[in-house]
Amino acid sequence: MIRFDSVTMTYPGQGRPALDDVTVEILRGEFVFLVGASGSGKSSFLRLILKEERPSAGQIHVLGQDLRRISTRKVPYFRRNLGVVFQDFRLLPNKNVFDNVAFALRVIGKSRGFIQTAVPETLRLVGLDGKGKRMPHELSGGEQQRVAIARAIVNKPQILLADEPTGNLDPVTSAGIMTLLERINASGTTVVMATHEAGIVDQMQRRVIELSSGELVRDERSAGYAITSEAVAREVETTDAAAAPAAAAPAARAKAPARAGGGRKPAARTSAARTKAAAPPVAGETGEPAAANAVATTAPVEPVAAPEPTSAETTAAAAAAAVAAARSTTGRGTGKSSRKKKAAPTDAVLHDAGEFDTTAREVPATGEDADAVVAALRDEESAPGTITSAAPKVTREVMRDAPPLYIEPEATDEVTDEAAAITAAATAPIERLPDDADEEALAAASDADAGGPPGRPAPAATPRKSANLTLAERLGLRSPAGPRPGDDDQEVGPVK
Ligand SMILES: Nc1ncnc2c1ncn2[C@@H]1O[C@H](COP(=O)(O)OP(=O)(O)OP(=O)(O)O)[C@@H](O)[C@H]1O
Repeated sequence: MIRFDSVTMTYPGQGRPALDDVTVEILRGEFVFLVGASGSGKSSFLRLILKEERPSAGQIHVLGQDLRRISTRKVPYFRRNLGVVFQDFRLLPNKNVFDNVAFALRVIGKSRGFIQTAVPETLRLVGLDGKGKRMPHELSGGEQQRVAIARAIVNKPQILLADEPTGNLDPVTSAGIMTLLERINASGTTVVMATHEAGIVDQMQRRVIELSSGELVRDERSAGYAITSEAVAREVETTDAAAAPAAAAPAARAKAPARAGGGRKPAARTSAARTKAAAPPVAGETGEPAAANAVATTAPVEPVAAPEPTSAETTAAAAAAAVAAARSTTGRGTGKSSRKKKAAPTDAVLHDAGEFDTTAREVPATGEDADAVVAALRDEESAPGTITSAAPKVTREVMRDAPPLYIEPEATDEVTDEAAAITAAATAPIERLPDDADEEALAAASDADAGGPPGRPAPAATPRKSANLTLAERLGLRSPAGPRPGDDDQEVGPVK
């Protein structure tokens, strides 16, 4: 579904790559948390999937397509398979809730009838039934994010990318958003979410991909947030306390000499075996095609198998408690600077250190037990590693009772004149951008490398200026030809 093969990406004018030789595969239906310190490359990873940036080296496949082969002109069509949610919501302030969601459909030419059905269904799904006429400034932050999520999913994307979607929200509201994302994932949409929220990641126990200075240093199924370098540092401290001071030094200090010596960071080295064990093999490593790997290794996220909880509210309450606990125990709010204070070791690290407790305590499941969750997580701080139970999942009952996530298009999905005009304006042919030529030449060169007919040699990659994309472009609704009149006015952050 999403595959990075040895991807390195350096922004123009930057000496250090934002992503450094990243190889990873994300399978259909997975829910993946992307974690790492500020500047570790999470947003860059998402931007590469969206083809907002392109790699300096390596290959990216999304939905079976080699992104190098998608010309700039066709990017909007490619992006229609991807929903995107941002930390700052990016709603259109002068349009009501209904129109904000309908925007994503109108601009691609959906009929009025389709929109009249699809938008209310989606608003119901995200918990905004009856709020279609509200303006964004009349909504809470959480409600605004729900509108943004509705806009992202109303066009039935196969992949939902979320860049810190709870970053501006309080814990309870964040938990509600996570419940919603979990439901969306349970319906089959692959979700990739960059986050700093340790509480959420620890609570949900999904696949975690961790980046550190652009390198992939951890890839674990059913994992928590713990920053690997810190977990490793703690492991070293607990298992080798009497060793040389350098061994117990924080990983941040240990990094420098390791890198200076040309090796990988200690964290990366320690996590390598874990990554191999936990992550699905990548096609290039096994010599088998990706699809075969997907069949053989998909251990998809179990969308609706729930051990104990009985309602979506349960998930929300428990996750809220987890977020609150994480924030309170680390003494932080939503700010990023102190997030690394929570340094619960990963299960793998604990296992390696002989501390893994297989008789894990169960996290309480009912909403009333939220305090107990907080208490349990506080215990976790003093007795790390003893909580390993899976996060409450959305149950079959919840899914059964929930309104349908997606609705089928009308049999006659006519394009009205109005919609056609919007579409024409949004996707009209644009001037050929210089880098189109680069992309095609690179693809031709790749053919030649693969033993195909000899192609033109690829020109030296010229640094490309990062574009300021408009909202419509980022949503995949317009060609990235630069802002059009009025677009800039529509790109806003939270209105509260
Ligand atoms: N447009 C840009 N031009 C130049 N450098 C950039 C650009 N965007 C990001 N970078 C750099 O690339 C690196 C990775 O940034 P990125 O935004 O991907 O990190 P992140 O993990 O998402 O950080 P955060 O959690 O703070 O959002 C950082 O060193 C950052 O300074």
